Amino acid sequence: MTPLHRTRIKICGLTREVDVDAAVHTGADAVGFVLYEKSPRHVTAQRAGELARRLPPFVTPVLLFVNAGLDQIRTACDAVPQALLQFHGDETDAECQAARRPYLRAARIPTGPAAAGFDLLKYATEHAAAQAILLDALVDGYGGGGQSFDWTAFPWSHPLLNASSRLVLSGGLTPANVTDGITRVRPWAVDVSSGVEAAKGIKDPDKMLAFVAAVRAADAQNSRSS
Ligand SMILES: O=C(O)c1ccccc1NCC(=O)[C@H](O)[C@H](O)COP(=O)(O)O
Repeated sequence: MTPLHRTRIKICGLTREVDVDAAVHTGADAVGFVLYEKSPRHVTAQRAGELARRLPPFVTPVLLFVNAGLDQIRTACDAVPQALLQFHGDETDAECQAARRPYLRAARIPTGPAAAGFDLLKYATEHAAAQAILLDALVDGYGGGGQSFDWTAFPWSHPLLNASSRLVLSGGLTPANVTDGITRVRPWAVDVSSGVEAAKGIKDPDKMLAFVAAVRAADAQNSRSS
């Protein structure tokens, strides 16, 4: 029997208790808190701590940084001791490793035909210390832009990309397109923010439910066809 791959789900940009509870209820594996002050979804380290304390076991809080200093990162890690980190700015590999925590490294891929010019294999090699590469679209404001990159631009079956469960697909995912994204890319996990929102930083429980259902549908469909 072919085992069913369960694509993990991260819902990012939470700012409210009610949204954290709804994300957990719908089956999210991870929830993201944006500690980037210029983001409309920004939360302080203290607020991230309050929200993360609501999480049950086996749901991972992710702390997202853009070009933050080590002191800021350490303060946030103290507030959310069980966190996985996500570096979404221009951080060097050494800066990502300095906090000595497991982390996701965002690759910001140009939209449209320019995606083909992004050397993803090189990027994955350079960031081998990251637990996973989070594939996002290059947008103004670093992330959370609700835009997708061209999913056909990369050789997803290349061993460097698919061998070690190291890809998180994000950027403009919605309940309507996530099944197609998973089927093309076969990532370990997907990450969504704008596509399940009512407004920036305000999640819509029905959209979260529909997103999770679409991920499960993709997994069922792909296990039948593999
Ligand atoms: O959410 C933000 O405002 C944000 C700001 C700066 C860097 C990253 C940010 N968010 C990252 C994410 O929410 C996701 O990891 C990813 O970008 C997907 O977002 P979306 O396209 O909105 O689903």
